[in-house]
Amino acid sequence: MKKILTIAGSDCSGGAGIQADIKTITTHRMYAMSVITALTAQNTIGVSGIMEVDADFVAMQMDAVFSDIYPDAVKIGMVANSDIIKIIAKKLVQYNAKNIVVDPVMVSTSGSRLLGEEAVTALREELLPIAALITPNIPETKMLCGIEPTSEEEMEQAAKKIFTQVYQNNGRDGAVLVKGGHLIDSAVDVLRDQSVTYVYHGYKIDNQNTHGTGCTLSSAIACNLANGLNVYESVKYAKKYINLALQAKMNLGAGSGPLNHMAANTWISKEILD
Ligand SMILES: Nc1ncnc2c1ncn2[C@@H]1O[C@H](COP(=O)(O)OP(=O)(O)OP(=O)(O)O)[C@@H](O)[C@H]1O
Ligand SMILES: Cc1ncc(COP(=O)(O)O)c(N)n1
Repeated sequence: MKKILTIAGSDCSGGAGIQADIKTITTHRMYAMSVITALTAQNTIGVSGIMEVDADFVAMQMDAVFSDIYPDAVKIGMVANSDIIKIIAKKLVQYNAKNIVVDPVMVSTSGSRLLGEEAVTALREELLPIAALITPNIPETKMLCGIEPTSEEEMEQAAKKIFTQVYQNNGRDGAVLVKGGHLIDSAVDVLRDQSVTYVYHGYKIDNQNTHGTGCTLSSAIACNLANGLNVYESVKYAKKYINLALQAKMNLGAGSGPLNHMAANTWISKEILD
Protein backbone atom coordinates (compact mmCIF):
# COMPACT_ATOMS: atom_id res chain seq x y z
CA MET A 1 0.00 0.00 0.00
CA LYS A 2 1.46 3.36 -1.06
CA LYS A 3 1.19 6.20 1.48
CA ILE A 4 0.58 9.77 0.31
CA LEU A 5 0.80 12.89 2.50
CA THR A 6 -1.11 16.06 1.64
CA ILE A 7 -0.03 19.33 3.27
CA ALA A 8 -2.83 21.81 2.56
CA GLY A 9 -5.78 23.81 3.86
CA SER A 10 -9.16 22.36 4.80
CA ASP A 11 -12.18 23.18 2.60
CA CYS A 12 -15.25 22.48 4.74
CA SER A 13 -17.43 22.15 1.61
CA GLY A 14 -15.26 19.24 0.45
CA GLY A 15 -14.46 20.41 -3.08
CA ALA A 16 -10.86 21.60 -2.79
CA GLY A 17 -7.93 21.43 -0.35
CA ILE A 18 -7.35 18.53 2.04
CA GLN A 19 -10.76 17.01 1.32
CA ALA A 20 -10.23 16.89 -2.47
CA ASP A 21 -6.75 15.45 -1.89
CA ILE A 22 -7.94 12.66 0.42
CA LYS A 23 -10.72 11.72 -2.03
CA THR A 24 -8.24 11.61 -4.91
CA ILE A 25 -5.68 9.54 -2.97
CA THR A 26 -8.35 7.12 -1.73
CA THR A 27 -9.74 6.72 -5.25
CA HIS A 28 -6.22 5.75 -6.34
CA ARG A 29 -6.45 3.04 -3.63
CA MET A 30 -3.64 4.56 -1.60
CA TYR A 31 -3.40 5.53 2.07
CA ALA A 32 -3.96 9.27 2.68
CA MET A 33 -2.40 11.33 5.50
CA SER A 34 -2.84 15.08 6.08
CA VAL A 35 -0.98 17.99 7.61
CA ILE A 36 -3.44 20.89 7.85
CA THR A 37 -2.04 24.42 7.40
CA ALA A 38 -5.31 26.37 7.70
CA LEU A 39 -9.03 25.97 8.18
CA THR A 40 -11.18 27.73 5.61
CA ALA A 41 -14.88 28.44 5.80
CA GLN A 42 -15.88 28.19 2.14
CA ASN A 43 -18.39 26.71 -0.26
CA THR A 44 -18.98 26.61 -4.00
CA ILE A 45 -19.66 30.35 -4.00
CA GLY A 46 -16.71 31.71 -2.06
CA VAL A 47 -14.41 31.84 0.98
CA SER A 48 -15.92 33.51 4.08
CA GLY A 49 -13.10 32.93 6.57
CA ILE A 50 -9.56 31.62 7.08
CA MET A 51 -7.93 30.46 10.34
CA GLU A 52 -4.21 29.76 9.92
CA VAL A 53 -2.55 27.04 12.00
CA ASP A 54 0.54 28.03 14.07
CA ALA A 55 3.74 27.11 12.23
CA ASP A 56 4.92 25.18 15.33
CA PHE A 57 1.81 23.03 15.16
CA VAL A 58 2.36 22.38 11.46
CA ALA A 59 5.84 21.14 12.45
CA MET A 60 4.32 18.88 15.13
CA GLN A 61 1.97 17.34 12.57
CA MET A 62 4.87 16.72 10.16
CA ASP A 63 6.99 15.12 12.91
CA ALA A 64 4.07 12.88 13.87
CA VAL A 65 3.59 11.67 10.29
CA PHE A 66 7.21 11.29 9.15
CA SER A 67 8.42 9.61 12.35
CA ASP A 68 5.81 6.87 12.04
CA ILE A 69 4.40 6.30 8.52
CA TYR A 70 6.89 7.51 5.90
CA PRO A 71 5.07 8.82 2.78
CA ASP A 72 5.90 7.64 -0.75
CA ALA A 73 4.91 11.06 -2.10
CA VAL A 74 3.96 14.48 -0.72
CA LYS A 75 1.44 16.91 -2.25
CA ILE A 76 1.53 20.53 -1.04
CA GLY A 77 -1.33 22.98 -1.61
CA MET A 78 -2.41 26.04 0.40
CA VAL A 79 0.46 27.02 2.73
CA ALA A 80 -1.00 30.35 3.98
CA ASN A 81 2.08 32.32 5.17
CA SER A 82 5.88 32.47 5.16
CA ASP A 83 6.37 30.96 8.66
CA ILE A 84 4.42 27.87 7.59
CA ILE A 85 6.34 27.68 4.29
CA LYS A 86 9.72 27.86 6.09
CA ILE A 87 8.85 25.12 8.58
CA ILE A 88 7.43 22.83 5.86
CA ALA A 89 10.59 23.26 3.76
CA LYS A 90 12.81 22.60 6.80
CA LYS A 91 10.94 19.42 7.75
CA LEU A 92 10.82 18.07 4.18
CA VAL A 93 14.61 18.45 3.95
CA GLN A 94 15.12 16.99 7.46
CA TYR A 95 13.10 13.88 6.57
CA ASN A 96 14.48 13.63 3.02
CA ALA A 97 10.95 13.56 1.59
CA LYS A 98 10.48 12.04 -1.88
CA ASN A 99 8.21 12.85 -4.85
CA ILE A 100 7.17 16.32 -3.69
CA VAL A 101 4.50 18.01 -5.84
CA VAL A 102 3.75 21.67 -5.06
CA ASP A 103 0.55 23.31 -6.28
CA PRO A 104 1.45 26.97 -5.54
CA VAL A 105 -2.07 27.94 -4.43
CA MET A 106 -2.32 31.74 -4.15
CA VAL A 107 -5.90 32.85 -4.90
CA SER A 108 -9.11 30.74 -4.92
CA THR A 109 -11.16 30.53 -8.11
CA SER A 110 -13.74 32.68 -6.30
CA GLY A 111 -11.09 35.42 -5.83
CA SER A 112 -9.96 35.12 -2.17
CA ARG A 113 -6.27 35.27 -1.26
CA LEU A 114 -5.12 31.93 0.18
CA LEU A 115 -1.44 32.97 0.44
CA GLY A 116 -0.24 36.19 2.08
CA GLU A 117 1.46 38.61 -0.32
CA GLU A 118 4.55 38.57 1.92
CA ALA A 119 4.82 34.80 1.44
CA VAL A 120 5.43 34.66 -2.32
CA THR A 121 9.20 35.15 -1.88
CA ALA A 122 9.45 32.35 0.72
CA LEU A 123 7.41 30.08 -1.55
CA ARG A 124 9.65 30.84 -4.53
CA GLU A 125 12.96 30.57 -2.67
CA GLU A 126 12.39 27.83 -0.08
CA LEU A 127 9.59 25.49 -1.16
CA LEU A 128 9.46 25.41 -4.96
CA PRO A 129 13.14 24.43 -5.51
CA ILE A 130 12.78 21.26 -3.39
CA ALA A 131 9.77 20.00 -5.37
CA ALA A 132 9.99 17.36 -8.10
CA LEU A 133 7.16 19.20 -9.86
CA ILE A 134 5.36 22.51 -9.44
CA THR A 135 1.93 23.13 -11.01
CA PRO A 136 1.05 26.85 -11.36
CA ASN A 137 -2.20 27.86 -13.08
CA ILE A 138 -2.31 30.93 -15.35
CA PRO A 139 -2.60 33.63 -12.59
CA GLU A 140 0.07 31.85 -10.49
CA THR A 141 2.31 31.68 -13.56
CA LYS A 142 1.99 35.46 -13.88
CA MET A 143 2.87 35.91 -10.18
CA LEU A 144 5.95 33.70 -10.55
CA CYS A 145 7.46 34.93 -13.83
CA GLY A 146 5.59 38.02 -15.00
CA ILE A 147 4.16 36.34 -18.13
CA GLU A 148 0.37 35.82 -18.23
CA PRO A 149 0.11 33.27 -21.05
CA THR A 150 -2.84 33.38 -23.45
CA SER A 151 -1.59 30.78 -25.96
CA GLU A 152 0.31 27.48 -26.04
CA GLU A 153 3.46 29.28 -27.21
CA GLU A 154 3.30 31.75 -24.31
CA MET A 155 2.72 28.87 -21.88
CA GLU A 156 5.92 27.25 -23.21
CA GLN A 157 7.85 30.51 -22.72
CA ALA A 158 6.51 30.91 -19.19
CA ALA A 159 7.23 27.29 -18.21
CA LYS A 160 10.81 27.65 -19.45
CA LYS A 161 11.26 30.94 -17.56
CA ILE A 162 9.94 29.46 -14.29
CA PHE A 163 12.11 26.35 -14.76
CA THR A 164 15.19 28.56 -15.13
CA GLN A 165 14.32 30.71 -12.08
CA VAL A 166 13.27 27.92 -9.72
CA TYR A 167 15.54 25.03 -10.69
CA GLN A 168 18.40 25.96 -13.03
CA ASN A 169 19.46 29.09 -11.13
CA ASN A 170 19.46 27.10 -7.86
CA GLY A 171 21.39 24.16 -9.33
CA ARG A 172 18.44 21.83 -8.76
CA ASP A 173 16.43 19.36 -10.82
CA GLY A 174 12.65 19.39 -11.19
CA ALA A 175 9.83 20.20 -13.57
CA VAL A 176 7.16 22.86 -14.13
CA LEU A 177 3.59 22.21 -15.31
CA VAL A 178 1.81 25.38 -16.44
CA LYS A 179 -1.92 24.54 -16.31
CA GLY A 180 -4.28 26.03 -18.85
CA GLY A 181 -7.65 25.42 -17.20
CA HIS A 182 -8.22 29.20 -17.14
CA LEU A 183 -7.82 29.52 -20.93
CA ILE A 184 -11.10 30.15 -22.72
CA ASP A 185 -11.10 27.66 -25.57
CA SER A 186 -8.84 24.76 -24.49
CA ALA A 187 -7.47 22.95 -21.45
CA VAL A 188 -3.89 22.64 -22.69
CA ASP A 189 -1.15 22.10 -20.07
CA VAL A 190 2.61 22.51 -20.70
CA LEU A 191 5.33 20.54 -18.91
CA ARG A 192 8.94 21.72 -18.89
CA ASP A 193 11.89 19.88 -17.41
CA GLN A 194 15.63 20.28 -17.83
CA SER A 195 15.67 19.49 -21.52
CA VAL A 196 12.20 18.90 -22.92
CA THR A 197 8.84 20.64 -23.30
CA TYR A 198 5.74 18.39 -23.45
CA VAL A 199 2.34 19.75 -24.46
CA TYR A 200 -0.86 18.02 -23.26
CA HIS A 201 -3.58 18.95 -25.74
CA GLY A 202 -6.65 18.76 -23.53
CA TYR A 203 -10.04 19.79 -24.88
CA LYS A 204 -12.25 21.87 -22.60
CA ILE A 205 -15.11 19.91 -21.06
CA ASP A 206 -18.33 21.90 -20.87
CA ASN A 207 -18.73 21.90 -17.10
CA GLN A 208 -18.52 24.97 -14.86
CA ASN A 209 -18.13 22.81 -11.74
CA THR A 210 -14.32 22.98 -11.57
CA HIS A 211 -13.81 23.70 -7.85
CA GLY A 212 -10.71 21.77 -6.78
CA THR A 213 -9.37 20.73 -10.21
CA GLY A 214 -5.87 22.00 -9.34
CA CYS A 215 -5.86 20.27 -5.93
CA THR A 216 -7.09 17.04 -7.51
CA LEU A 217 -4.60 17.15 -10.39
CA SER A 218 -1.58 17.63 -8.09
CA SER A 219 -2.73 14.85 -5.73
CA ALA A 220 -3.28 12.45 -8.64
CA ILE A 221 0.21 13.30 -9.94
CA ALA A 222 1.68 12.55 -6.48
CA CYS A 223 -0.10 9.16 -6.46
CA ASN A 224 1.23 8.33 -9.92
CA LEU A 225 4.80 9.30 -8.94
CA ALA A 226 4.48 7.09 -5.85
CA ASN A 227 3.46 4.26 -8.20
CA GLY A 228 6.78 4.66 -10.03
CA LEU A 229 5.53 6.48 -13.14
CA ASN A 230 7.79 9.25 -14.50
CA VAL A 231 6.68 12.90 -14.38
CA TYR A 232 5.39 12.94 -17.97
CA GLU A 233 3.21 9.82 -17.49
CA SER A 234 2.11 10.96 -14.02
CA VAL A 235 0.68 14.17 -15.49
CA LYS A 236 -0.88 12.29 -18.43
CA TYR A 237 -2.85 9.90 -16.19
CA ALA A 238 -3.75 12.67 -13.72
CA LYS A 239 -5.32 14.65 -16.59
CA LYS A 240 -7.36 11.56 -17.52
CA TYR A 241 -8.59 11.42 -13.93
CA ILE A 242 -9.68 15.10 -14.13
CA ASN A 243 -11.42 14.51 -17.46
CA LEU A 244 -13.46 11.60 -16.12
CA ALA A 245 -14.34 13.49 -12.93
CA LEU A 246 -15.46 16.54 -15.00
CA GLN A 247 -17.32 14.52 -17.65
CA ALA A 248 -19.53 12.96 -14.97
CA LYS A 249 -21.11 16.42 -14.46
CA MET A 250 -22.06 16.33 -10.81
CA ASN A 251 -23.85 19.56 -9.90
CA LEU A 252 -23.67 20.47 -6.20
CA GLY A 253 -24.06 23.94 -4.69
CA ALA A 254 -25.02 27.27 -6.21
CA GLY A 255 -21.55 28.21 -7.51
CA SER A 256 -18.59 26.34 -9.03
CA GLY A 257 -19.24 22.85 -7.67
CA PRO A 258 -16.87 19.97 -6.84
CA LEU A 259 -15.61 17.12 -9.03
CA ASN A 260 -17.13 13.64 -9.18
CA HIS A 261 -14.33 11.41 -7.87
CA MET A 262 -16.51 8.32 -7.93
CA ALA A 263 -16.68 8.61 -11.73
CA ALA A 264 -12.88 8.69 -12.00
CA ASN A 265 -12.65 5.52 -9.93
CA THR A 266 -13.64 3.19 -12.79
CA TRP A 267 -10.78 4.23 -15.04
CA ILE A 268 -8.16 4.24 -12.29
CA SER A 269 -8.91 0.71 -11.19
CA LYS A 270 -9.05 -0.66 -14.75
CA GLU A 271 -6.07 1.05 -16.36
CA ILE A 272 -3.58 1.59 -13.55
CA LEU A 273 -4.17 -1.07 -10.97
CA ASP A 274 -5.28 -4.17 -12.88
N1 LIG B 1 -13.24 22.54 -18.31
C1 LIG B 1 -12.14 21.77 -18.29
N2 LIG B 1 -12.04 20.72 -19.13
C2 LIG B 1 -10.95 19.92 -19.13
N3 LIG B 1 -9.91 20.10 -18.29
C3 LIG B 1 -9.95 21.13 -17.45
C4 LIG B 1 -11.06 22.03 -17.38
N4 LIG B 1 -10.81 22.96 -16.43
C5 LIG B 1 -9.61 22.66 -15.91
N5 LIG B 1 -9.07 21.58 -16.53
C6 LIG B 1 -7.80 20.93 -16.24
O1 LIG B 1 -7.74 20.80 -14.83
C7 LIG B 1 -6.42 20.95 -14.38
C8 LIG B 1 -6.35 22.09 -13.37
O2 LIG B 1 -6.24 23.28 -14.12
P1 LIG B 1 -6.56 24.75 -13.63
O3 LIG B 1 -5.80 25.64 -14.54
O4 LIG B 1 -8.04 24.91 -13.55
O5 LIG B 1 -5.91 24.72 -12.20
P2 LIG B 1 -6.27 25.55 -10.92
O6 LIG B 1 -6.72 26.93 -11.31
O7 LIG B 1 -5.11 25.45 -10.01
O8 LIG B 1 -7.47 24.73 -10.36
P3 LIG B 1 -8.45 25.18 -9.19
O9 LIG B 1 -9.75 25.44 -9.89
O10 LIG B 1 -8.53 24.04 -8.27
O11 LIG B 1 -7.83 26.39 -8.57
C9 LIG B 1 -5.57 21.17 -15.64
O12 LIG B 1 -5.06 19.94 -16.10
C10 LIG B 1 -6.57 21.75 -16.61
O13 LIG B 1 -6.17 21.56 -17.95
C1 LIG C 1 -8.23 25.01 1.13
C2 LIG C 1 -8.20 25.37 -0.32
N1 LIG C 1 -7.13 25.00 -1.07
C3 LIG C 1 -7.10 25.31 -2.38
C4 LIG C 1 -8.12 25.98 -2.99
C5 LIG C 1 -8.04 26.34 -4.46
O1 LIG C 1 -9.05 25.73 -5.20
P1 LIG C 1 -10.03 26.57 -6.14
O2 LIG C 1 -9.16 27.43 -7.01
O3 LIG C 1 -10.78 25.53 -6.90
O4 LIG C 1 -10.90 27.44 -5.29
C6 LIG C 1 -9.22 26.35 -2.18
N2 LIG C 1 -10.29 27.01 -2.66
N3 LIG C 1 -9.23 26.03 -0.85
